[in-house]
Amino acid sequence: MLKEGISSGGVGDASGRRMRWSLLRDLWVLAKARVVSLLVFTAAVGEILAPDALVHWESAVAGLLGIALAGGAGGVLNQIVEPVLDQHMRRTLHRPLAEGRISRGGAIVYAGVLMLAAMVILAWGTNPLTLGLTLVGTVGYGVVYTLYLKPSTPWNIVWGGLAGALPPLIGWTAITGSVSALPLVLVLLIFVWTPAHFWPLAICCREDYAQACIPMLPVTHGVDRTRQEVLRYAVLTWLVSLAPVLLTGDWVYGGIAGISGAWFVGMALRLKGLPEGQEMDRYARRMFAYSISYLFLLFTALILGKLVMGYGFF
Ligand code: HEM
Ligand SMILES: CC(C)=CCC/C(C)=C/CC/C(C)=C/COP(=O)(O)OP(=O)(O)O
Repeated sequence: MLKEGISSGGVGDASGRRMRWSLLRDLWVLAKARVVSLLVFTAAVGEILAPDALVHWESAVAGLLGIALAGGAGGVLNQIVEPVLDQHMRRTLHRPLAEGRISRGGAIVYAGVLMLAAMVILAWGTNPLTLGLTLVGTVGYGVVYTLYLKPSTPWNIVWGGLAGALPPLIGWTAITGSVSALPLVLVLLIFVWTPAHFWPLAICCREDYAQACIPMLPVTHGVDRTRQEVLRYAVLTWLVSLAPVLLTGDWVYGGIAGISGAWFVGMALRLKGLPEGQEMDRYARRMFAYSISYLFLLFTALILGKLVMGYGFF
């Protein structure tokens, strides 16, 4: 099913190794492993913030493995649905399914194996709530967002973002088996961050999205309205990012969130003020890149804050 990958007897060792590496790279890309790494990190922070994480270390490890595998399955499902769309976008045209290096059947098997492994590990090492939430995340992204929301509404990512926002809660439930205010605030934080993360990139790719008939906001409502929305969501993210301080009294986190969020809002303001053209596109790409570092920084600050302040959970 996989069109290449295993060297045959006639092929030399070096070329066999190259083919194996290239297959591994394709499987990595297919699972959107770089995106999944941030999902797993936010889940790990959810776990670390939960009471007694160290005591329940088996659940913690199972939770992270499960989210990594299920997140990967979501990425594969997304690309199984969209090979033709991926062929029409400069950013995605070299993906393994779009270029036919991996067949649709092979990708379906791969997604199935990842999902099954995730479910087994979560069922064994965590609890039904964690398993259920992870399932909602994968189906929410791989099916609801990809198949229904993305091709039908410019607000696709506002709702699709909910799936990607779940990991901190999943991390928390893996340890505690229950829901609490702090992880819910973190879900809300990623939920409101997602539009300001993605729409700057959508501004850069607007022509590709238009050609592929995907109704992303810059295509349906124009660049100015999109920049306005990016600013609104950046401000909202900044405000929500300060909410954990009310629950934890963690001023270390609060300081970092205050400064990095102000920077995010500043970038959104600058983006809004630039005339349309190459400079605006370049700046939008910078804001997209910063959005990723920003979320990473916020979640690192939460761990740092807990280490310094303790919250009395340890
Ligand atoms: C529906 C919600 C989301 C949409 C539409 C979206 C969209 C995107 C897109 C289009 C890319 C570029 C990917 C590429 O060029 O291959 C990207 C990159 C990325 N996204 Fe998101 N994203 C969403 C949610 C999230 C969430 C929830 C996280 C993590 C918490 C996340 C983390 C990342 C990371 C780390 C990258 C960089 C990947 C790399 O360097 O290759 N995204 N996102
Ligand atoms: C809890 C859990 C397991 C959740 C999984 C959720 C998940 C994998 C979210 C990723 C979000 C993402 C990469 C969107 C890309 O948008 P796109 O598909 O429109 O981008 P593309 O054009 O690059 O394909």
